[in-house]
Amino acid sequence: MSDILTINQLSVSLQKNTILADINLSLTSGEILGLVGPSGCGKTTLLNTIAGFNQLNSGSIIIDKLCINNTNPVPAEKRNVGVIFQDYALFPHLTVWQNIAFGLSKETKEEQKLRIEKLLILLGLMPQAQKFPHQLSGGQQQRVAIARSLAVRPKILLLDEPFSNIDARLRNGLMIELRHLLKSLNISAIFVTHNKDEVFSFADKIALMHHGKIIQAGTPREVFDHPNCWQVADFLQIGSWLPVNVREKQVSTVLGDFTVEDLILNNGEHFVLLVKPQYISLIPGNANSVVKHISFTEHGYHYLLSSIDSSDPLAFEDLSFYSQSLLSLEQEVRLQLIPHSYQLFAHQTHSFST
Ligand SMILES: Nc1ncnc2c1ncn2[C@@H]1O[C@H](COP(=O)(O)OP(=O)(O)OP(=O)(O)O)[C@@H](O)[C@H]1O
Repeated sequence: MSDILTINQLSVSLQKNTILADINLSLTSGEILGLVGPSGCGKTTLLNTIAGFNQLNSGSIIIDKLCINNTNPVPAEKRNVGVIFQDYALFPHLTVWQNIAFGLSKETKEEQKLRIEKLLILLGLMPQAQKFPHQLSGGQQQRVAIARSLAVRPKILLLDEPFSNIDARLRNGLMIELRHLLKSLNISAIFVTHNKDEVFSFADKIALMHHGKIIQAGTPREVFDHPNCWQVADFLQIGSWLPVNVREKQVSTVLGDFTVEDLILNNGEHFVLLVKPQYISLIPGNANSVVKHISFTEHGYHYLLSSIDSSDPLAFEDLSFYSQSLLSLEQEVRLQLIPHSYQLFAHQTHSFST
């Protein structure tokens, strides 16, 4: 399938600071990309640069064969890119119909009418056509913003935290609707989110940014199964971290030891083990862990546990574990690692916040 968007070695500086560096990314027709990363890593700047609200310093952006670079800085209105901001930016003095009609001035009145009616039906907004934005719920306003962006038939839709103002139950429904809509119209989209569940359920592809660079891009499955570094696994909360001691091929942890065949240790590098909750089990015997937090979820009880001996150099904290058994707060239990394909990562000392 041919690419609708190709970004090559893109760099962007704002007020002499490098905000984006060496960004490479591609999107096929109809593909939906979830862009995630810690606050300030450059997600909005990347969307703004694709949309044409920021100038690029070097590299290129190719949108459906239209090449944008330093020598050809195509203005925003000629890029065929739709943008939906977090606050929807609807015109308050225009009705739903007029908001959607806003960008359609080049078309005849009859063409406009047909197009708007089709979008109102697709988005379930027919009864609201003559209402003003302040008369609509958050979800309805978001639909109007979507309809208005789609009216001009964009090649790509950019969405900056599109669901963040909408309550969780409505959000799921809207996400599914929007995904169907984009797929049925074969429109590619990039959406920024801080919500990891959203990105895993809505995106065909995930790109994780850190300090102005994309550090991993792939399908949700690829990224979840094979995070390529500590930052990716930690940001997406793919599992918990267990300190390890590595001696040649032998790896020791508080929850058990194992061997690895192909670990290369660089000087001064520390490793931690990524432990997904399904690879821990409760067993009888001497306790090694204590329950520090309990919540109830659709997957059963969710526990956060710490090592009993916090002075142990391999002591751990906030180990995530699900069980159908009810444990009590401060209960001491024995956990063990279930053998699996162990994933060790060079360790950083601080973690991200989302
Ligand atoms: N117009 C500007 N001039 C100078 N620096 C800017 C400008 N806009 C953004 N920045 C800086 O660029 C960096 C990236 O900002 P950006 O808004 O793209 O991050 P983000 O990943 O979208 O963050 P968040 O998740 O908090 O929305 C930040 O350090 C920000 O301060």
